[in-house]
Amino acid sequence: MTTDRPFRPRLCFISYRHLSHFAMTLLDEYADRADIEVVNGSFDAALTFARERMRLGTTDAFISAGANATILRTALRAPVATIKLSGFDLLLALMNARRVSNRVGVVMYGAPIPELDAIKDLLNIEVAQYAYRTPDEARHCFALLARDRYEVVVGSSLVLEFAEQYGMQGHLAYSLAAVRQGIEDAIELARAARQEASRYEQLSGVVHNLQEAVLAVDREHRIVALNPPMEKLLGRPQAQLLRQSLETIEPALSLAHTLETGAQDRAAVLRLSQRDWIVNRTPIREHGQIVGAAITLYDARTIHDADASLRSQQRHRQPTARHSFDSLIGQSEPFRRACATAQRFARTDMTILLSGESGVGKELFAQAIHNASSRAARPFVAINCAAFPESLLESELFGYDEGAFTGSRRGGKRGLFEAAHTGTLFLDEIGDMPVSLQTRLLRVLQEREIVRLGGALPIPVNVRVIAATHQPLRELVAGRQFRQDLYYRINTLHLHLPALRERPEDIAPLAEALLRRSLGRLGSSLDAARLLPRVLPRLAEFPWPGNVRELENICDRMAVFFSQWRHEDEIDFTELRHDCAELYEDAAPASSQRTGDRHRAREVLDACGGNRQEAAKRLGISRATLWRWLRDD
Ligand SMILES: Nc1ncnc2c1ncn2[C@@H]1O[C@H](COP(=O)(O)OP(=O)(O)OP(=O)(O)O)[C@@H](O)[C@H]1O
Repeated sequence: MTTDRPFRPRLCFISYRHLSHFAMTLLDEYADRADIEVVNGSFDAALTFARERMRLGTTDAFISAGANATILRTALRAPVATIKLSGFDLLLALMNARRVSNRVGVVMYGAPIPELDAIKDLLNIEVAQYAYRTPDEARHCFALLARDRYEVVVGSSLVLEFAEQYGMQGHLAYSLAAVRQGIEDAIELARAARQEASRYEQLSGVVHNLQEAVLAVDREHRIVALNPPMEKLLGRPQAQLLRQSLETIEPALSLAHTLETGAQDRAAVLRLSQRDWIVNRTPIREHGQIVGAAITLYDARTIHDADASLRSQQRHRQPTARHSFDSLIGQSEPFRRACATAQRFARTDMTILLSGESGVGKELFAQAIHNASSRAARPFVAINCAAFPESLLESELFGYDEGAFTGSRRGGKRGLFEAAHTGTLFLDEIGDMPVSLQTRLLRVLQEREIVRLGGALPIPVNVRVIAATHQPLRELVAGRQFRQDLYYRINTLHLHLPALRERPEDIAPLAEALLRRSLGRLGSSLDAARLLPRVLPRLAEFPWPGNVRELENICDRMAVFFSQWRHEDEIDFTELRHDCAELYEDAAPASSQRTGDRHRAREVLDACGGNRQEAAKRLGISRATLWRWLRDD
């Protein structure tokens, strides 16, 4: 462990002989606490000497009185402790002077002392009071005192020098106690300055090592600090830049507005030296007053990189596409054709429209396309447009800025377009998207940028959209429920997925795979391939309005039914009609399909006690489809 040595202030006492003599008598008393250098000198000589001390860095604080103190204070950026004249000291000096004569001259630096009138009456003496600011003025005071035959003078140590020259007796107005207090003040000032300096050193060390270019100006817009990256950007060494007007050095970085208004300016974009910079401007205040301003420039490429890595970290928390073309089951000709087309589409980066009845596998195809595309390693984000009311869908898709509406989250929220940046956004049930949002979507597809709700800045997004619909979009366009321009935009590559009843050859392989999966989940060792032939005729006859999702649902129920038995041979298949009743009902005539859907939906919903999620599951349709079936009432 290292321990810092206690700070030992280096003080410099500058005055004339008489006061310096006082200081000399105190050196021993302070030997343990400070190094005190005592110097004779005043006015210009004192200042020259002090400047030299500052240049050498050998002094932490100065101590002086009267004129010297004022001069040092104004000219130096160093702590200066002033030895103060107290009323009591003045009284003592006058009492001593009275022993010589009751006509006393008082010569002080600066302004006359008002209390002197009261003191002189108290002591019953005659006082001629003069104030000086320069040695010449002091000399003139003495000329007047000599003319008026004054023999004794009270004043500073300079005054005592003059008194000697004019043959008068001088009495120092400062006491030893005042000098001691001056030294104590200087020790305190040196300590405070040292702390300040070490804080400044730490801070400037930080600024110096920042990658960002930083520059500060004073109230007059002159450069007072900058770090190496800023030096590099401005193409000149620090020495040539300090104290210069920023306006003349680089008007593009001007802080005039910040100094004038005190307003912060964040994330402005600036082109300088053939690069894009993100610029922050901020005022510097001291005790509420603007004393300067600072500008920070971030290289836009760094921000881009950070943005990319942030987005890629967030990607791990996002839903990704699990399915690929290899995991799709089907061997029918229509299915194989659909797969081949989808694989072709995957090689492009264009918007794709997938159409087909509910449950045919549109989302599955969207995932497979994404995974076969160049965006495979990027996010795949899916949203069902029918599942949200309009306002919520809007904020889900485009996100919102903080304060966009009552209750909006602090810091705002990024929407799915941002979440899907560099990847794929799957917009399911696009036909259910409200027309106002269709307009916004079209703009995003054209401009490739989004604006969050309540936000002003456009955010560039690189997203491939795959839209899906079970509705005939062309009819919706004719009925003005879907924007024609958006329809053409998303319909560039169109893939229609055939219903399950149009590809009956797929029923067996799908049913076998789905049944095997369900049995496996239940921990049953029954062989799906051996069970299937007994139910396949029923499956093959069924019209599958809910397509593969409905088949999946029936396979789940069959698996629960079969798993009561340990061996395939023990199973009583006739009982299956209770668990999978729909397979044993007569098919509804095609003409009354919609009415049939509605009735089935109602019945199942009633059977599930109004639980829509459960009803949708039993029917093998999505909740959005259930809602649609019921709505068609
Ligand atoms: N060819 C297939 N192979 C394996 N599983 C499939 C296949 N097609 C569909 N499925 C399964 O059927 C279910 C429904 O598929 P998906 O959600 O992709 O249909 P969809 O057309 O998007 O439905 P909706 O229009 O109701 O949203 C999913 O569980 C999916 O895994």
